[in-house]
Amino acid sequence: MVRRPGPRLAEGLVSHVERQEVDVALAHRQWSSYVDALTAAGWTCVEVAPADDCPDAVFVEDPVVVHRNTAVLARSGAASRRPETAGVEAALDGYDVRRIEAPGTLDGGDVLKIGDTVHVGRSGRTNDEGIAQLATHLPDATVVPVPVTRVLHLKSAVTALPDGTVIGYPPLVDDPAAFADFLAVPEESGSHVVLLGGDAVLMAASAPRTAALFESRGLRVVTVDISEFEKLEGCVTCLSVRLRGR
Ligand SMILES: CN(C)C(=N)NCCC[C@H](N)C(=O)O
Repeated sequence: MVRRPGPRLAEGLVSHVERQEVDVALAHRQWSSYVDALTAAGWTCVEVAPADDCPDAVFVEDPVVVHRNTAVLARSGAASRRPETAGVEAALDGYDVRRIEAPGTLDGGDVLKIGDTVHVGRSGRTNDEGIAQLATHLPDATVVPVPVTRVLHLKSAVTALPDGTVIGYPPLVDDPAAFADFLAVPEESGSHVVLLGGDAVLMAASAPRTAALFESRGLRVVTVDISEFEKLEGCVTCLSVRLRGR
């Protein structure tokens, strides 16, 4: 699932970085290249309705968490992001749709699934009540809360390789010991991969030393330039959500 950037993209939230000017036309081209990379890897991209009043709507990972047959509509800790769930819900045909309710807050960017273990960042966007509600909605999963204080979301700090190894840039990871297998990467944006299937991963072009590290471990690395989204604290994971085939 993807959502194209809207005209107000440059007004997107920033909380842990200095605001930089965003080139919206370039962002549109980068987004198209990102979608092309997913398509070239064999994925079908389902585009949800744009949400042009929501500057951050392109970060479609945040309004929903999908696990097996359940889709949990999130309730962001950032009020400006809450209207984003509407268009996303329309694309969840066939899922058992649940909701995080007030006072719970949760962003999908705080949810890292590795098999049936679901690590959830306790962050500025996700609170204990949101984590507890998520655990209720996913009874088959083991939900593990993880502290996140140095970056926006858990998946700003860590993601996982196809073999389940958790990767992260140590200065930004609160507790590397929270993960059974942790691999330090040399660049902040090297912490983020989208699993394309098999040994292939999609990552940002801004982390060439990490790409070389992954290749030395036998992974096939596909890179995309997402500089305009990185200025808004976005990364490769934020721009899509993996749905099951229908
Ligand atoms: C894993 N990450 C980082 C995400 N899933 N989302 C990024 C959202 C960025 C947006 N400007 C915001 O501040 O909400």
